[in-house]
Formats: sequence, structure tokens, C-alpha cells
Amino acid sequence: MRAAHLQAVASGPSVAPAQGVGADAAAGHRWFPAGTHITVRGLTKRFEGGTLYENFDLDIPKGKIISIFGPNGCGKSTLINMMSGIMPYDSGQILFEGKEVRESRIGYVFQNYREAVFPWLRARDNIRYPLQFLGLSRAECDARVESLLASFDVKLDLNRYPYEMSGGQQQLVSIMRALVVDPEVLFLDEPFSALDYEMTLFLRDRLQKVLIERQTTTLLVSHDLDEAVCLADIVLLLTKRPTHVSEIVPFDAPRPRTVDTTVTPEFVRVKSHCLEVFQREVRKP
Ligand SMILES: Nc1ncnc2c1ncn2[C@@H]1O[C@H](COP(=O)(O)OP(=O)(O)OP(=O)(O)O)[C@@H](O)[C@H]1O
Repeated sequence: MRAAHLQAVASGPSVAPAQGVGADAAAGHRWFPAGTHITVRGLTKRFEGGTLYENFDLDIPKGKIISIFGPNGCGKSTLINMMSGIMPYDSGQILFEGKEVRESRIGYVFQNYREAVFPWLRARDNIRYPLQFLGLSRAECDARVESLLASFDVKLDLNRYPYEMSGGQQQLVSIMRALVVDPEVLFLDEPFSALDYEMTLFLRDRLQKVLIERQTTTLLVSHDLDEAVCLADIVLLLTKRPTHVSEIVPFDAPRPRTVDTTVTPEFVRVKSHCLEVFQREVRKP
């Protein structure tokens, strides 16, 4: 089956095989299409209840925000869990610019921040926790945390423990912990769904700003179509299981995107199209 080339659809040019080789090939890494960050080939995942993915192919472009949207239980979380190395798969290959996931720097934000943040650590220590694996000095770690805090432009008492923080502040800590390693790829599994609307808008705004500044390749799983479209460069629409790509829909409105974006004709057009594709899919027997 032909791979779904998100970049080719989003920005026009077709994939140019030769340019993916070069330095990475010399370093022993495998070939990947030019401009592509994550290459999924022949991915198969089965659970006891049946097949979720069968020979699934996908190319994720570098430096873009990709929203993943699809019917209930089609495997959105499973897809990012397999990509990020959290969950094994039966067969196939997932490469990051030709490298294995363990050779890449990734960040992951879970929906349930209460289970994700370490309750025994202050905000500062939660955020800098992954830095211990990078062998940085204490001063360098502190500088990274401060710089991240400045990028988010938010007031947060870093000496607080999670139980002393609101849900939104805990999720902010969890997001900052994922970003402090300067990940090449950030995975977000419904990061705002447990937060109130005000906090959701605030975090969407700040996170978007940081991601754009850093050009981090981002995969966002969202159940909220407004959110999925509003934040995305590309919306990846999935089918019912066995899951494959239903459609790839680019959205290139100017950034930063705000609630005002959601009333523009282009947003309404793209969202309506995504909804139509989604409804067609869920109505299938
Ligand atoms: N650990 C597991 N063991 C058995 N089946 C699983 C497991 N994890 C996921 N599944 C199956 O895979 C399907 C897809 O799960 P997943 O959470 O990835 O879907 P999703 O699209 O993110 O779902 P939702 O829209 O409900 O959030 C589920 O319906 C479930 O049947």
C-alpha cells in the first residue's frame, strides 16, 4: 500500500527520495524521504480482540503540528504510543529521520496529569527530572528550566508540590517536563481534555507559541475537532479499525491561532470537511 505522504499533500512537492540519504546514511541510518521526520512502514498491531493496524504506512513531515482525529477506539493513542516506543507492535518499522526511537529525543504529555507528574517532587524537580539523563550540570539544568518558563511567559511557583497546584498548573509542569529536553518530536495525548476552558485556551496559546519557536514536530491526539483543526498544520483523519488513513487535510491559516481563528471562513471550511469525512467513516457498517 502506498504511504500517506503528509508533506506531499500539505505543501505540494512530491517526495524526493535521493535527498533523504547523505549525512544520515553515512552515520549508518536508513533512508527516509526528504522533509519527512517519522516514517512508518508496514505497521501491524493486533490485540486479542482483533487487528487494529495492518500494514499501515505513513510519513510525518518535520517541524509541523499534526492532529490525529478519528472514530472512537480507532487507535489514535495506540499509534502515538507505538511511535514513541511506549507500546510494542507486531511488525513493521517506525523510524525518525532514519533512526530508531531510542536514538531520538522525544517528549510525551499524557491526558491524565495526576498520574504523570511525580507527587513527591516540587514543580522544578518534576520539570528537570529528564535532564538527569542528559548529563548536564545543575546550573545548566536550572538555566533550561528558567528559559522554558520564560518562553511560556507564565507565573508558576516552582517550589510547589503537585498537590499545591491547580490541574492546569500540573499539566503545565507536565508539558514543560516534556519540552525541557528540547525534544525532536513531541507527542500529546489529549493534553487539555481534563482542564477547564479558560486553562485550555491559555495552555493551547502558550504551547503553540513555544512549538512554533522551536519548530518541534508534534503529534496531537484530540477528541475535539475545533482544537484538532485550530492547532494543526495538517489533520490526519483515520478510519475505523482495521485503521488506515482516511484523509490528510492541510490547514495553513496564519499563526498564532486563537479563538478568533475558529470563526474564519477557512477554518469553518476545513472543519466542515473533516466532519464530513469523519461522519462518513463512523456511518460505515
Ligand atoms: N492494552 C490493550 N489491550 C487490549 N486492547 C487494547 C489495548 N490498548 C488498546 N486496545 C484496543 O485498541 C483500540 C484502540 O485503542 P486506542 O486507545 O488507541 O484508541 P483511540 O482511538 O485513542 O480511542 P478513544 O477515541 O476512545 O480515545 C481499543 O478500542 C482497544 O480495543
